[in-house]
Amino acid sequence: MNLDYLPVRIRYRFWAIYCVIFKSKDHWDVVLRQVAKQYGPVFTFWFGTRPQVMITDIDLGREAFRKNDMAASNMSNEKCQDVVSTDYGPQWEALRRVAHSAVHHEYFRRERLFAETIDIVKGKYIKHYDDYNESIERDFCDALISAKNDALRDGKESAPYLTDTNLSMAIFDIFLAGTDTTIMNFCDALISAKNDALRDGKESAPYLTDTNLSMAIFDIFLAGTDTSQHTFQWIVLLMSYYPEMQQKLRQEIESQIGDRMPTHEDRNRCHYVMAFIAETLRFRNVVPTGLPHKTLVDTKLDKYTIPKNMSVFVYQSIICRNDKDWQNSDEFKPERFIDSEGQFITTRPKAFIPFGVGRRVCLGEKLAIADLFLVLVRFLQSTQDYDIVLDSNGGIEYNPNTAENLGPSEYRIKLIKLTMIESNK
Ligand code: HEM
Repeated sequence: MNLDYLPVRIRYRFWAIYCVIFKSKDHWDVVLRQVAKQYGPVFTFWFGTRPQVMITDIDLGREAFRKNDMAASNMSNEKCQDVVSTDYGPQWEALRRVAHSAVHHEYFRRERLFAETIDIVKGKYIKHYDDYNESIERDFCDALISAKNDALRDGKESAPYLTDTNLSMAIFDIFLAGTDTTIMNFCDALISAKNDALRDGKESAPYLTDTNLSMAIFDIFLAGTDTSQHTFQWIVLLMSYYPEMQQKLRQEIESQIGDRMPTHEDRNRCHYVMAFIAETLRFRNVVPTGLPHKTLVDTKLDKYTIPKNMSVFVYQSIICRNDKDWQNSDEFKPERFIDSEGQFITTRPKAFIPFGVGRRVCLGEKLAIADLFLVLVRFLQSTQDYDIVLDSNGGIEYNPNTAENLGPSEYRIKLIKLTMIESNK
């Protein structure tokens, strides 16, 4: 392997971390997997001038972040004051609690918000698509570009979000363009949590300053939008890449939900949809290394001693995709999350950690899964007369040409009306 490396700043778009990548034609995740094979389950990796400990084994990861969770529960950037970056302690606890309550509050609004969002997409794009494509199938991107041009012409705030890369982007971009109300709701929930804490003289009250609360809002969007958006890009790519799975998704939705709006409850009856989402999170993890934690004290891990103040990563994508913990780990197989009764396995396998491990585990997990479910179901319902077909040959790998994008390489899909497929047979 070429060890001639180059310090660059990898921008997880918002989550800026400093990193070193090898000069390699492969994505850095592929390179780090090779490094892990060579150096074993715990190794030190230099990001620029800073040593970082990488853990690539689930038992050691759990030992580090669960058993020693107090020791490894700091985040490594001590300069910021938000939930994600605040060191472990009473301020983090207070912020995490109010952010969690805002996210929980948002969860109950989601069904309507997403149903409406997808219906806007349906109304605008599918209608447009039908109007202009009576005889031949056309690229869905045409509809997208035309909608983008409308938005640009009318000077709409949403215009910058209407990128023309693919449909999945569009769905989430429209969601983003509609976030004013979501931000207001989060703000309201946070302010009322602060007022409650002040009124009740809670210990957390002094930490709930306006600056800290606005940082918490920032976190909820920073940590919650790119991650969900990229995961949805993978979902659309994978169901286009595996048409037989798309059919299974459609059949289940038709038999269990039909045309009505999906609800959170429906997750209990759509076992294949849930398995498909879980397998996407396992197979193409959008936060491959997890976030950097920092040891508060010298910490013993297996035969290693990790010194105080060392950055520690649990390398999620290696743990979610290795042949020790998963059968044929490189195969995309939603069935691995379905039991012999055909039910979605709700007890998660120990190496399924797309949302992290331990005390600092993702606080938006429940919301993220709920969102992915609602958007996927409504999207498939909205396109029930079509087949979603891949219109590019990029494969299903991480985009090797960019360090920052943990989504797939750019791809194109098109919607083909089922009647056309039938008549072409
Ligand atoms: C598919 C979607 C998502 C994925 C894969 C994901 C993944 C992660 C991961 C791996 C972490 C780091 C855990 C650790 O340090 O061990 C994290 C932290 C976090 N996530 Fe998520 N996340 C997603 C969606 C969301 C959403 C929707 C929200 C909020 C609405 C959110 C808010 C947060 C916050 C605030 C943290 C920091 C928690 C703390 O430090 O206490 N995430 N997420």
